[in-house]
Amino acid sequence: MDSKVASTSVQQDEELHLKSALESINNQLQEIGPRYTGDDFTEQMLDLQREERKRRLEIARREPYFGRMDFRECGIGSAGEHPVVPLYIGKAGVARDKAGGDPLVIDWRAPVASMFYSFTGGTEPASYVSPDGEISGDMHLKRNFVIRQGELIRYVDSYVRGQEEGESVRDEFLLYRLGENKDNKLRDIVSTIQSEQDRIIRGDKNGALFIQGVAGSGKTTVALHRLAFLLYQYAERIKAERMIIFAPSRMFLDYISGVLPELGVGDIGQTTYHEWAIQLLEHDVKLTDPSESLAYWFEQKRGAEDWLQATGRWKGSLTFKGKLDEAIGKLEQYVVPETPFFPVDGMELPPSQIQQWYENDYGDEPLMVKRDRLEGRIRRWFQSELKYRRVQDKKVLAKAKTRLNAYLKKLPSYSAKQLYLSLFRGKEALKGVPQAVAKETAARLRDGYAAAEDMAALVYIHLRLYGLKTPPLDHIVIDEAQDYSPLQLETLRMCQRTTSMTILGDLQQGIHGHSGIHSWKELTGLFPDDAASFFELNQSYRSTMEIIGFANYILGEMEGEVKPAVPVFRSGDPVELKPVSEAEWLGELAATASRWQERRDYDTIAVIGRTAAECDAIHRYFVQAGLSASLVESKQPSYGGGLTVVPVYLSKGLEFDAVLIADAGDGAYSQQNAKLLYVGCTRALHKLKLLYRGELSPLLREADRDEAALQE
Ligand SMILES: Nc1ncnc2c1ncn2[C@@H]1O[C@H](COP(=O)(O)OP(=O)(O)OP(=O)(O)O)[C@@H](O)[C@H]1O
Repeated sequence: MDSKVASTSVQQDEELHLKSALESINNQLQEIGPRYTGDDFTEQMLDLQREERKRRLEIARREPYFGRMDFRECGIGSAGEHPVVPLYIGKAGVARDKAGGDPLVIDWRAPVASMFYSFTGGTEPASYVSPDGEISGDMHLKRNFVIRQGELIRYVDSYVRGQEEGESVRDEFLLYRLGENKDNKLRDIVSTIQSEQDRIIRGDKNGALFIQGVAGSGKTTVALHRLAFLLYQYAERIKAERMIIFAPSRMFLDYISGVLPELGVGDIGQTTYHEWAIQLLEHDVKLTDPSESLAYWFEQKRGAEDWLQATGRWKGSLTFKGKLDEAIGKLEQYVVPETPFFPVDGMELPPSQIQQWYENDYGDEPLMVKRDRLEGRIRRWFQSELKYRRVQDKKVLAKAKTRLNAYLKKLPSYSAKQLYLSLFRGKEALKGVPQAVAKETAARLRDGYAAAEDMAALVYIHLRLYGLKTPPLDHIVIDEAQDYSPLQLETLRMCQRTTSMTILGDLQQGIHGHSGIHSWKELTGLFPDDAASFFELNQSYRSTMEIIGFANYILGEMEGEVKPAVPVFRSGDPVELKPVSEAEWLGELAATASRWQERRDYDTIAVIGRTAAECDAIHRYFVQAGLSASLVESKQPSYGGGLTVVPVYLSKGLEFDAVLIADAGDGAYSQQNAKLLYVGCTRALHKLKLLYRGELSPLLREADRDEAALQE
C-alpha cells in the first residue's frame, strides 16, 4: 500500500480515537458532582476519591496521552490466543468509564507502561513485571504523539514490527523534543524517558541510589520523575509530605518547581540543606551570608594555598564526626552526678541508683532526652520520699527544694550550639584545628551565627542530643550531591528509619571542591555495600553535538578521572570563539545579545560572566544600551527567563537556549578553573559563543585547534 495513504488513514484513525477519548474524559468530568461538605465520614472519604479522580481527569483533558504501544501477551487466554491490544499511555491513568473496566489511558508509572521505555526495538519478546509475576509478549507498535488543546499535532512511529530500520526512527521524536526552546522552568520528559533513565526512575525504593551523570544527562529531571513513580508504586507506604528534595539554592528550587505539578504530584518538601538545618536547630543560630563565602571563593583568584587552608572539607569529614562523637561521649559520662543527693537529713539518693535508672530505663533515646527523663525521675523520687517520710516542716521543705534545684543543675544541659562552641574554646579547643579557625568559629557562634561549613556538625550534634522531633522521612532526594560532605549526608541518613535516598551529581561540575567531595566513595562508603547502588549517565540530552564536543575539550584539561559526555545525534551551529579587544568587549557582548534577541530564535539567552562584579558591569552596560536584561544575584529566589546576565558559579543546574561566555580569556579561566568553564559551556542547548580578551584560556587551546568544530 502507498505509505502516504497509509499514514493519512493512521492520522484519521488516531484523530477519531483522540476525539472519542476526550469525549469520554469530558463526560466523566461532568458526572462528578459538587464536593461533599457534610459530616459523614464515609461520604468524606468517597469525596476525596472523587477529587483524586477529577484531578487525574483534568490532567488527561489537557493531553490525554503521549504514547501508544500495541502489545500481544504470550500464551493462550480463555478466548484463544491473546489479541494485539493497543495501549495508550499518559501522564494520568483514566478508566474507560465511571464503572472502571479496561483503562482508557494507562498511567506512565504502571508496570505495563514500563515497556514503553524499556523496549528499544527488535523482535525479541518484550516483558514487564506485573503484581502477578513477569508477563512477556510481542511488541507490534510504539508510537509517540504531540497533542495540544485537544488537537493531534503530530505522531511518530518509533517501532513498527516488520519494518525495523535500525535506530534512526526511534530517535526522531526525541530529537524533535530536544530541539525545542526552553523557558525559565524545567519540564517533564514522560514522553521521551530513555531506557537508561527509566531504570533509575523505577529503581528499588530502599537503599541509597547514587547517580553520577554528565552535564545535561537528565539527573535532576530523572530524580523528580522517580519521586512521582515512588508515590504511585508505594502509595500505601510513603507519603508526599514525608519526601524531601534538597537543592543548592532557592533559585534552583524555583527553576524545578514546575515538574512535579505537571506530573500531578504535590506536597513534597523542597528546600536547601542550610534552610532545613536552621529550622531543625529551631533557629538557635543564624546562617552567615552565603554570598560572603561565594565571594571569597569565586570573586577573587584563589591558589593552592587557599585550598589547603580551607576547613570545609575537614569540618564535613568523618574524622570530624569522630571528634564530635568523642565530645558527646564525654558529655554522657557527666550526665549522672558523682555525688549523692541529700535533700533532707537521712534521705539519700546514691549515684549508683541514678546510674541504674539511666542505663536501664531509657534505652537508646537521644542524650538530652534521657537527661530530661532522669530529671523527671529524680523529681518523682524526691516527691514520693518526702511523702513517705511525711516531711511537712515548711523550713525543711524549702531547704529540700533548694537542694533539689542545686542538684539538678549538676545534670548537664547543652544545646547543639553550646556543645559545638565548647569544642573551639580555651585550652580544650580541638587539636588539629588552626588557632585562627577555632577563634573565628567560636566568635561567630558567640554572636549567634554559623557558617555553611558548620551546619552539618550542628545538625549532627542536635540529632544526637535531641533526636528528630518530626516524623522520619520516607524518601530524600539530594541534587548537586557532589557539593555535600559525608557528615551532611550522615545527618540526613539519621532522619530516616530505613534508608531510601536518591543522590545525584556530577564530580566534573564540582566547583565547590573546598567543601564537597572529590570521589563518590566518600559518600557511598557511608552505606553497607548492599544498601547502595551506583548508576552512571553518560549521554547528554541538553546540548547539540557541537557544544558537547567543545565542552569535552575542557574536560580533557581537568585533573583526575574524567568521562566525556556522549551527545544525542542532534546537530546545530558550530561553537563560536572570538577574540575582542578591551575597548570592543562590552559593545560586542551587547551586539551579540541584541542580535540573538532580535532573531527571536531563542527564548532564553544567558550571558555568563566569571564574577558577580563582571556581570554587574555587563548588566549596567546592557541597560544603558537599551537592552532588556535581568541580572542574577546570589540571594535571588527566582529568575525570569529572557536575556539574563549570570555569574558562572550561579548558572549551575540551569539551562538556556543560547549562551554567550563573556570572557574566556586566561585572565578569567586559568588551568584551575576547568570545572567552572565546563559548567558555563554546558548550560547551552542550541547555541554557544565565547568571547575572550587577551590570551585565550589554556583550557580552550585544544578546542581552538579543532577548526572543524568552530565557526570563524
Ligand atoms: N529523555 C529525555 N527526553 C527529553 N529531554 C530530556 C531527556 N532527558 C533529559 N532531557 C532534557 O535535558 C536537559 C537537562 O536535564 P537536567 O537539567 O535534568 O540534567 P542534569 O543532568 O541535571 O544537568 P546538569 O548537571 O548539567 O545541571 C533538560 O532540558 C531535560 O528536559
